[in-house]
Amino acid sequence: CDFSTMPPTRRRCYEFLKMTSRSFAAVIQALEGDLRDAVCIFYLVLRALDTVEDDMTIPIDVKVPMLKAFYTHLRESDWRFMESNEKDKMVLEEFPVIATEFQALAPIYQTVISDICQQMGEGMTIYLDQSPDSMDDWNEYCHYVAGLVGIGLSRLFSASAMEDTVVGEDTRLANSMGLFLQKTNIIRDFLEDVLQEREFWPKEAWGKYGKKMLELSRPEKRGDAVACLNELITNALHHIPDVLTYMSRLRNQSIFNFCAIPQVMAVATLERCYNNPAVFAGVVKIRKGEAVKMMMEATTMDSVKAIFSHFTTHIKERIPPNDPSVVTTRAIVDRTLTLT
Ligand SMILES: O=C(O)CO[C@@H](C(=O)O)[C@@H](OCCCCCc1ccc2ccccc2c1)C(=O)NCCCCCc1ccc2ccccc2c1
Ligand SMILES: [Mg+2]
Ligand SMILES: [Mg+2]
Repeated sequence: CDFSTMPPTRRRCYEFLKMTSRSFAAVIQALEGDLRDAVCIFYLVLRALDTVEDDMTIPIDVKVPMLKAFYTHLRESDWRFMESNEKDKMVLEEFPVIATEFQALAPIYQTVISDICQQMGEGMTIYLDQSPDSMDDWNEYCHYVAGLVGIGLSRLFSASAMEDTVVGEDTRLANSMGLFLQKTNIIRDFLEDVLQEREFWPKEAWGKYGKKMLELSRPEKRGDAVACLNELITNALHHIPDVLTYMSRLRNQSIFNFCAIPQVMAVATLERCYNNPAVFAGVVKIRKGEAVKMMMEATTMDSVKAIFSHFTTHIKERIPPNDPSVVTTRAIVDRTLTLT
């Protein structure tokens, strides 16, 4: 995009995008037409909302009304929040810049972004003082923080007429796009989150092995921890059929790349984490070279299927015969291999 002719507030928004997201900045900037600005602002608005959610120094009686009312600040010109201690606090301190660019978007884009922001803020308040208990709670939390992003993005794609209306209407598939990414993040970030006393793993999974999620990080619990890890990875793998169906409907190349790259990074991350005790000792990241190679390749449905098949096969080869989830893991892996 040509930054020299851009209004200063829009240029500042792209600076925020690059500063707050290594993984999404490049694929968002590669989007075509008026979708690029709409998705950039959509990202910054939700990153600002998530920065409030994540900031544990904001008292809960301040945070709840703030999350519920957040969408109303999109239509103000002077709202900002200066008391955040989060890494991305700049998007809250300079929120008027984001609100100005939000108000310059086409009305249909504003409606989608405001609607998703309102639903996400409301949903986040449910889980501020409680962790997901059941697997259904886990799906609900991930729906609020990521499923809604997929649903909103899909509505933006259809509204831009760059994709068919079915993309924006099929909320189940759009929701799965978000759940696959968010569940992968939650699985990967076990140690980082639990050390900040944030329990995003569902208690239905870890409660079999201890009273607190943190117990899974104890060396003597390594076997139980890996069994729990494999159970959650198996659960996340169940979103793959919906992810593949969703992507097979896309027709615009820049939108396909934008959607495919985070998904192939996620399946590669799940494969690296599967049956891997290193998850409990630090953050398991895929190697930069491997990531770049996949980003270059993930541009057609056939190559995306080949990447999913590659990593699913690697998981299948490593299923421990006595793992508690072995039957379910084998079933979803075999089903995925028939689809790819
Ligand atoms: O604080 C952090 O650094 C990580 O925060 C995580 C957390 O707090 O759980 C967590 O925060 C979630 C709440 C804010 C979501 C912000 C977001 C992310 C990506 C976007 C991409 C395009 C447009 C808008 C977007 C909005 C987080 O960032 N998780 C990463 C996965 C989120 C996936 C969102 C998503 C969903 C469906 C998609 C479909 C297609 C392409 C990209 C997609 C991206
Ligand atoms: Mg966050
Ligand atoms: Mg968060």
